[in-house]
Amino acid sequence: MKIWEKAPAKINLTLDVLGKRDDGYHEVEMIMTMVDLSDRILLEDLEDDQIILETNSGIIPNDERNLIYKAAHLLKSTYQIKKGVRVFLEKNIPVAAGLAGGSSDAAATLRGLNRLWNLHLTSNELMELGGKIGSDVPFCIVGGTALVKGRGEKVTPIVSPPPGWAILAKLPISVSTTDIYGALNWQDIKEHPNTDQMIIALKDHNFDGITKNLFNVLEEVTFRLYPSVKYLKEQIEGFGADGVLMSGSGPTVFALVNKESRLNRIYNGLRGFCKEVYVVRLLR
Ligand SMILES: C[C@@](CO)(OP(=O)(O)O)[C@H](O)COP(=O)(O)OP(=O)(O)OC[C@H]1O[C@@H](n2ccc(N)nc2=O)[C@H](O)[C@@H]1O
Ligand SMILES: Nc1ncnc2c1ncn2[C@@H]1O[C@H](COP(=O)(O)OP(=O)(O)O)[C@@H](O)[C@H]1O
Repeated sequence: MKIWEKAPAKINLTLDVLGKRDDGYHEVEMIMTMVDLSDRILLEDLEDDQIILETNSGIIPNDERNLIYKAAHLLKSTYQIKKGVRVFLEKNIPVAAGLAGGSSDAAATLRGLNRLWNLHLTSNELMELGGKIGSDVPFCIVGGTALVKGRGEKVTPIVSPPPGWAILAKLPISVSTTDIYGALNWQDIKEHPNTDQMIIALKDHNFDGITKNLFNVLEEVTFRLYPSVKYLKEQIEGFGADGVLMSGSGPTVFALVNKESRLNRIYNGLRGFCKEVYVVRLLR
């Protein structure tokens, strides 16, 4: 049997850090939503009891370091599954970009193998397994739009943004999430997002309220280490985007737009100095 699973990218509408935990991770509070820029994962039964991973990406590992491999291996070892799987990953999401591409691949693998192997695991069970692979995986299991807390494991679905687009711009630099959290001193954070206001704006389908409340406390750190990302954000604001924010630990910066007539102007302006630009729909 063959199964295709879609693994969409996420963007952060808010990202707050509330403290540092005893396990070394940070206590976060963030609102994440999915966008229509997706990897595609093909899962096929394999006679031999092994995990074979192939990908069209030349820059990510296809061995046990890949989050897809980790997801399949974790499922097999937790439930003593003696079956094998052949996985093909069509990589479309930029890597190490703050878009959770790897986490979404891992989540899609868990969802897909749950079907392929008839495991009947609930979303909660898949989320619990996902949390062992990475902090963003539990959200990627459910997708949509959610308030995410803890290290990333407490996921509460909320209302999705009204129909619209995100223009994603990624400079040719890779940002390590570990480095950005490592350079953050959470006690020095001067301004925090108003998460409650963002939730109200989402409930009210209030696009202006959403754009006004976009805020990410990691911007300050990433902008300090990579000033070109700050410059990129300023440029996009200058093109007349409604709201602009860095996603996750960066370096991807996105603009939210709800009028089709504005898309071309911002896209064309950006293409002048940023090669990797994507115009994508917000997913519901
Ligand atoms: C910043 C965010 C926002 O969505 O995403 P990205 O920018 O990576 O997409 C997440 O918090 C990242 O999640 P994820 O990329 O899954 O992180 P993990 O692999 O679990 O952790 C990588 C490293 O980041 C740090 N980390 C991660 C999550 C967290 N709540 N606190 C942390 O301090 C830890 O140092 C950890 O070793
Ligand atoms: N399936 C995968 N897709 C992307 N990156 C992966 C994958 N598996 C492992 N990685 C590794 O995870 C790191 C971060 O990947 P990614 O999820 O794209 O970034 P981010 O967390 O910033 O969104 C990269 O260094 C990459 O080599």
